[in-house]
Amino acid sequence: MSSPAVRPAPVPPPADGTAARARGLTKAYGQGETTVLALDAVDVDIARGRFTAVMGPSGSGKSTLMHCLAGLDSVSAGRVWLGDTEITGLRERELTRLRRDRIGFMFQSFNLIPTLNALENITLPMDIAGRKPDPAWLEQVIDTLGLRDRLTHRPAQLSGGQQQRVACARALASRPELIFADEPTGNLDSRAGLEVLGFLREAVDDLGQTVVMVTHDPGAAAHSDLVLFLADGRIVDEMPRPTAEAVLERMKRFDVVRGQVDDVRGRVDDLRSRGDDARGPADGVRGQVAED
Ligand SMILES: Nc1ncnc2c1ncn2[C@@H]1O[C@H](COP(=O)(O)OP(=O)(O)OP(=O)(O)O)[C@@H](O)[C@H]1O
Repeated sequence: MSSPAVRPAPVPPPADGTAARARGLTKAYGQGETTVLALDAVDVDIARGRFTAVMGPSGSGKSTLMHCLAGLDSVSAGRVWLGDTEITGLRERELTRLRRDRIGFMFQSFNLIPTLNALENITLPMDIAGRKPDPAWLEQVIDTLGLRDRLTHRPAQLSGGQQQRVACARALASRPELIFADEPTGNLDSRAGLEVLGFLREAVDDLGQTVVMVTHDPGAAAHSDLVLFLADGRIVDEMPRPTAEAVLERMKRFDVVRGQVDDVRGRVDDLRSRGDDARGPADGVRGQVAED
């Protein structure tokens, strides 16, 4: 995504409380020697009325964090709250209702129903829940997303950007407490991606929504109010009022560290394969990396 078109995010007003919170959030996949610690005792507060981006190297735990905060995945240890409701320990049926009533989702693949038109897709979650959308809110969402003249179109009659705008409207329709967006621009060209990011920004600034977005794209993260950086299942840094350049620079540091770790591993393997005592020299190399 090209960074010049990104308008710098305005300085946000004071946050009105916490939309979601986790303490000691730990998630392990597998058992025994094959266990992968995807999240390692994460503490996080998601500010209400703000746009938070989650970044980090591949495999750092971004999707797992989102899934655990949204009650899509169980946790191994720790506690998670949506607003004042603790979701850890809720039964599956209660979680389903909570997700349906209080959370909106956007995914990389827009997940629209091909046989329904745009309006039917937008209201589908509420129809399933047997709830009527607030008409004034729905009109506002449709106009904010510029979908007024596309409501009778089916997904196949819409561009990728328009389909993601429909998915965005669907996520907003029930006026959820929190919207989780997982790589929402991943399938879009840069112009359509910028447009969708602009709408998410407006959803926060003009409609008072709360958005958490997982992304690999520094340009996308620059639309947020705060970037959380994950590495090896931990939040290792955060950046308020990010720019694409600053996020890119921060991400490059992960590559440098990863390169050094790979280098150490390679040298240890090399020493082992030669039958040397790897501990001495390898410890020296590890020390260098730790000091860097
Ligand atoms: N269902 C699963 N079973 C086993 N391991 C998993 C599972 N889901 C995720 N993991 C592992 O947990 C770690 C974190 O994965 P996660 O998908 O959260 O990372 P990510 O930062 O979102 O990665 P990416 O940027 O590549 O999408 C990785 O090591 C991954 O292999």
